[in-house]
Amino acid sequence: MSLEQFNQAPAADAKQQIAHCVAIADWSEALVAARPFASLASLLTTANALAGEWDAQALNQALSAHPRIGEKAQGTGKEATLSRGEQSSVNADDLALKQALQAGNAAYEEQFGRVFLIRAKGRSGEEMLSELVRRLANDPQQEQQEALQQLREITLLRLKETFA
Ligand SMILES: NC(=O)NC1=NC(=O)NC1=O
Repeated sequence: MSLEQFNQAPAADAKQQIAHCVAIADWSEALVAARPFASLASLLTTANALAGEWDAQALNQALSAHPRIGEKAQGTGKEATLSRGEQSSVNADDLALKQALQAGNAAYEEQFGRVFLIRAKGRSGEEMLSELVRRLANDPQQEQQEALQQLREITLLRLKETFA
């Protein structure tokens, strides 16, 4: 979709066009309400600023649309398709890595009470596993900030792709 189409579309259609970026309706609504955008750069700047307001509640809301790292997203929806693509670097044939990620995810969920979230695009399975291990040493506050930063990165990457 072009920026022009996004600027001109009825609000409901514009919202629908960016819903796959993150499962936080307030964010999509606020971004649509901020139209028209003079450039893609200004759209991304506003999107990032709005994402900077996210808190624990927003994080938990968004996690419903993000399968665990190492688990192939099920379903045919746009989010599932995007997740599979983002996580394609995880070598599904590497059983040891798969098992290590499963154990790491379980430990993370036990410790922080939510799914481990990381911007998977551009990262190998091994890099994500080492990030998971590193972040297990975070205190809850630190980890919430890291998880929110990863959610912003995933969201902005998806938004950029929408207008690419
Ligand atoms: N638990 C996750 O981190 N999931 C994901 N990270 C991504 O970049 N895409 C996902 O689905």
